[in-house]
Amino acid sequence: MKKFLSSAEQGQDAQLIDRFGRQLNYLRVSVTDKCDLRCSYCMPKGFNGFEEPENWLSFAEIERVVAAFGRMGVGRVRLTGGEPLLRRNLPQLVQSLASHPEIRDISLSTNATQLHKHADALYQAGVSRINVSLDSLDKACMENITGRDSFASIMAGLQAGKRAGFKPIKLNMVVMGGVNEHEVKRMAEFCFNEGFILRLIEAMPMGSTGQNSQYRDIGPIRDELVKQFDLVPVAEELGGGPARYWSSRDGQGTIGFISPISQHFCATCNRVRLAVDGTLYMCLGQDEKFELRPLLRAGISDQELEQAIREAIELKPERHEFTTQKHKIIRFMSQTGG
Ligand SMILES: Nc1nc2c(ncn2[C@@H]2O[C@H](COP(=O)(O)OP(=O)(O)OP(=O)(O)O)[C@@H](O)[C@H]2O)c(=O)[nH]1
Ligand SMILES: C[S@@+](CC[C@H](N)C(=O)[O-])C[C@H]1O[C@@H](n2cnc3c(N)ncnc32)[C@H](O)[C@@H]1O
Ligand code: SF4
Ligand code: SF4
Repeated sequence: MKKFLSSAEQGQDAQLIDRFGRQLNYLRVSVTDKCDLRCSYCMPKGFNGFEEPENWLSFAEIERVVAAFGRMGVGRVRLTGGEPLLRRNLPQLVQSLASHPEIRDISLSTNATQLHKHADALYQAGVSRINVSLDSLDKACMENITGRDSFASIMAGLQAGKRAGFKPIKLNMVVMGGVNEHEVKRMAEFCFNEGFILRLIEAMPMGSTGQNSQYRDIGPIRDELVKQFDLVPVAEELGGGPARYWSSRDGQGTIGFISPISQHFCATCNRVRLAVDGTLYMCLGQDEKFELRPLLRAGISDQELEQAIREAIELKPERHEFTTQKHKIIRFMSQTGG
């Protein structure tokens, strides 16, 4: 290992900056690779995640890694999965992360099927905002996409999320040709009425599922929505992610556009991902990774952990290559949490 100074010794210089000058301030933490749904673009039927519980990072191990990132300027943490609400006692983890003052934003990505049971506890523990996957308002279409009769439980989860106080609540819709693209306008109206922020996402070719995901360029869809809802671009930051936001001039609603394929945002990438087995993935669309679990279980010090993370960040690639087809990503999205 190269010799690094600890973050305390480095002061301001402790921040994590990669080889391309990008400052990292966002860590996505996957707390399980299991899920109760099988979204057609994400997780294949008959597959239930790779990792056995003994290979999962414990809450204490996750907290150590998050705290190390926090000392190096990473103040945003998003909990994800698989489906994060399948991980038992998640509010305990949230509470421990929230006790670190550097961690100023704790958010959650969920399919919301179990949210009605956990919304209040998660909010009380310190999750302030949530992003919920919802690809359709049609019960049969949702069953087709998610592989299960999931619509009613998701709706109940969304209402529980509202009551609990999460703000904002963003709805993530992966737009798929011939599947749900005709529902975009209806979904926008639903979100405007309910006070949710709609986000339209281009499907990425991750694993066999993502490769067959009926990708649609959301550019023309955005142009249509701009006319339909009289949208103007929003300058204000509405999270830490790659969405570009537009709001209706009357202030009634906001739509975010996430276009990793047609207009990628890698030049401003600010994040890495911690998988449930302790692997740090440097990029959603590349294979560079760094294994933290063996180091954590070998008893490394906090300073050595920071050094290891800095070495990992040196591996972060410039961008994905989803469109060049030079290299296919065989991981499913559920392994890294989106
Ligand atoms: N290519 C690429 N896509 C990303 C990246 N981050 C998020 N996405 C896509 O955006 C989707 C939505 O992400 P969310 O989990 O809702 O989080 P977010 O939009 O980054 O979060 P906030 O802006 O903080 O609310 C993901 O499922 C991915 O499809 C990224 O770094 N690279
Ligand atoms: C992997 S899920 C994990 C969290 C939670 N289960 C959920 O669905 O929100 C996180 C996000 O990844 C997105 N996603 C999954 N597969 C994708 C793909 N192939 N392309 C683009 N986004 C994808 C989902 O739409 C979801 O918003
Ligand atoms: S997108 Fe989320 S809910 Fe759907 S299969 Fe993937 S992990 Fe599960
Ligand atoms: S594809 Fe990789 S480099 Fe591009 S924004 Fe996503 S994680 Fe960052």
